[in-house]
Amino acid sequence: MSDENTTYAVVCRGLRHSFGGAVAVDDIDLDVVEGEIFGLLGPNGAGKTTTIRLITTLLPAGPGMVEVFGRDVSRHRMAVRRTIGYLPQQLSADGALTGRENVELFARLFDVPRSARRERVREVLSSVGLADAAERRAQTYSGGMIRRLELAQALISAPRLLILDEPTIGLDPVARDSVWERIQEVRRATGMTVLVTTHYMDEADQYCNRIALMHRGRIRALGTPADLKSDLEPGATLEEVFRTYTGDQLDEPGDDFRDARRTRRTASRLG
Ligand SMILES: Nc1ncnc2c1ncn2[C@@H]1O[C@H](COP(=O)(O)OP(=O)(O)OP(=O)(O)O)[C@@H](O)[C@H]1O
Repeated sequence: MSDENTTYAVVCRGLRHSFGGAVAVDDIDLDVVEGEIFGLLGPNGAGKTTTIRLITTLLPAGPGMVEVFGRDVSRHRMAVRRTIGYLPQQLSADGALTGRENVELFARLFDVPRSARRERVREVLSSVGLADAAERRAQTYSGGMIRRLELAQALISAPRLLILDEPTIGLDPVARDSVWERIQEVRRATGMTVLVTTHYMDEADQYCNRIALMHRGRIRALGTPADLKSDLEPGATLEEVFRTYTGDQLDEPGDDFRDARRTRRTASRLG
């Protein structure tokens, strides 16, 4: 997918990160092309979130190089941050505030000019399908609505690169689709690049232009879902590709303690 006219949203070379003695990201090379939806897949503990934190500058740069739209993250931290919208795994909406107030808070945080704030907040709430629910407290929202509200928060600064860490974890299939439809609509309208981690193979297959399979800190396979499947064997599923490269059982979301804890943390903070 690369030629001399390709513009890259993200370029990583030799990226590494350790927590104490434990290597979480181990010599990663990664290119995300401007305008694509790029999926980072892998079992729990593969190193996806750590990679994302290095790209967003939330973790200090260590060995290796990361560029976002051509800027080295270690030398241009604030400039890089201004180009990124980030939807973390952790809950970022406040249940006691209305949807509009939640997004306004982010508009102030991201220095959206006062004169443009009201209109911009209205626009992003509408783009995620929450115009009618804007005056309701977030604690009355369903899980899918909360995720779309958090998406609105991440979109308030009109980012060129949207980074989503498991945006649909714990949601039912209908809510998952509605989150993805909104992501796709905004991407179509703005041309923004999307870097997403997910456990859901069906989502990666359906929505990502290219994916990287990560396992134990390394990238084991990279390509379009169609190429990865056909390279394995005719008729292969992405789940089979995943198992082949990671040698692991696929961790289904919702059936381990960490996922359960995450989902419950969301519920208790809002309730
Ligand atoms: N703050 C931290 N301190 C120590 N170890 C950490 C820390 N964050 C992550 N790790 C370890 O680094 C490794 C990679 O974790 P990371 O969260 O990046 O994986 P992941 O692929 O995002 O997993 P998940 O899907 O469960 O979020 C794991 O072994 C994890 O236990």
